[in-house]
Amino acid sequence: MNDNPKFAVIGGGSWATAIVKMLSENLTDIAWYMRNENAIEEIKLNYHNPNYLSSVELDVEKLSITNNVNEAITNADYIVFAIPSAFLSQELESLTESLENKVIISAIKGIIPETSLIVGEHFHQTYNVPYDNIAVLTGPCHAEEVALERLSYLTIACKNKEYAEVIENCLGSHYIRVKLTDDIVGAEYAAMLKNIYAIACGIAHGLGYGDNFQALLMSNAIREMKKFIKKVHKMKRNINNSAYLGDLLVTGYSLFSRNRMFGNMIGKGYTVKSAQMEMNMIAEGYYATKSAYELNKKYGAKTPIINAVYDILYNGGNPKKAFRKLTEKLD
Ligand SMILES: NC(=O)c1ccc[n+]([C@@H]2O[C@H](COP(=O)([O-])OP(=O)(O)OC[C@H]3O[C@@H](n4cnc5c(N)ncnc54)[C@H](O)[C@@H]3O)[C@@H](O)[C@H]2O)c1
Ligand SMILES: O=P(O)(O)OC[C@H](O)CO
Repeated sequence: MNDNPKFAVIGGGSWATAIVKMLSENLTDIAWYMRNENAIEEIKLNYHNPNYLSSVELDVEKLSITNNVNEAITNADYIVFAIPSAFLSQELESLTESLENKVIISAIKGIIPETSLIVGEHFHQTYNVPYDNIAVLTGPCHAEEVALERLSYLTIACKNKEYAEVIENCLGSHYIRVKLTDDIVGAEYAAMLKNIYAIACGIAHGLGYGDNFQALLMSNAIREMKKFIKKVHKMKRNINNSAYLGDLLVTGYSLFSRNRMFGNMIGKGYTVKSAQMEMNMIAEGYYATKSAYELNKKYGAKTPIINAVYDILYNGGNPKKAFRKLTEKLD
């Protein structure tokens, strides 16, 4: 499996397109599933994804693009999933190929809304994938900066070192460095939670809070994240590593961040529906907020930021009032 690894990428959005670009630096034969037939035709003709990261020139010779998920998966040893979590179950309804002997790489930074499971758990429970065959692709990395070949560090979380190294070698390049960890659970929870905190940063910005408050919010967010993850899966981890703090910072501060953008609109007075309609992209944190809030009823971590965002997005809470209340709880 590891001499000439066969990769498939599932998804047609920005992150899937960026991952295909990264893999194309090292591999000559990559299967790529996306549901949109017009986009497939366009890529084959013009070498660009018309809808996402359209500036990237794709090495079409190396790609087998299909809108049949089984066809993409059948010969692959390593399958990278880069579909927003809210659509994963629906997108895999037509899946008949077994995933049991494949290495599943979740590039999804979210939680399955129907079950509140992180993606690795979902593949384990629903498709019988052993935990040893599950990897998480995370780290502070926006698709848009991959497109620009700006130096970025990814983290691969995987229990199996051999698989992790294969993935590292296939993704690494002059602009991508890859770090390894075995914290598959913590890495996934961090990736999901930071999106909620980025929405909070966006709301704060939209409401007119400045850089001083934003820094305070981030400082509270990383401590809140630490408490939450510790309740869910206690192990020795350094929360300041790039897969946790780094990812939180890029999503909270970057103008490329979908979640921050979404929060900013909410702070400015958009309704959830109108903010979602305004964006051509998905803000994962919207779904994560509900799941994290519900999950935390069981874990009981102190999460004032998640609670405030939940109140605004799901209870129709007034952002101004919710943030005024939140400011009393931060330090
Ligand atoms: N974009 C990034 O920089 C980045 C980086 C790291 C991780 N991720 C993660 O990758 C995953 C994919 O995000 P993205 O940024 O590529 O998304 P995106 O917003 O760029 O693209 C949206 C994707 O969702 C699909 N989609 C939209 N509506 C759908 C529907 N009703 N049914 C099925 N599919 C639908 C689109 O086809 C497209 O593939 C997310 O979990 C995200 O957190 C993204
Ligand atoms: O940073 P955002 O809000 O675009 O989220 C997308 C990814 O999760 C980035 O890590």
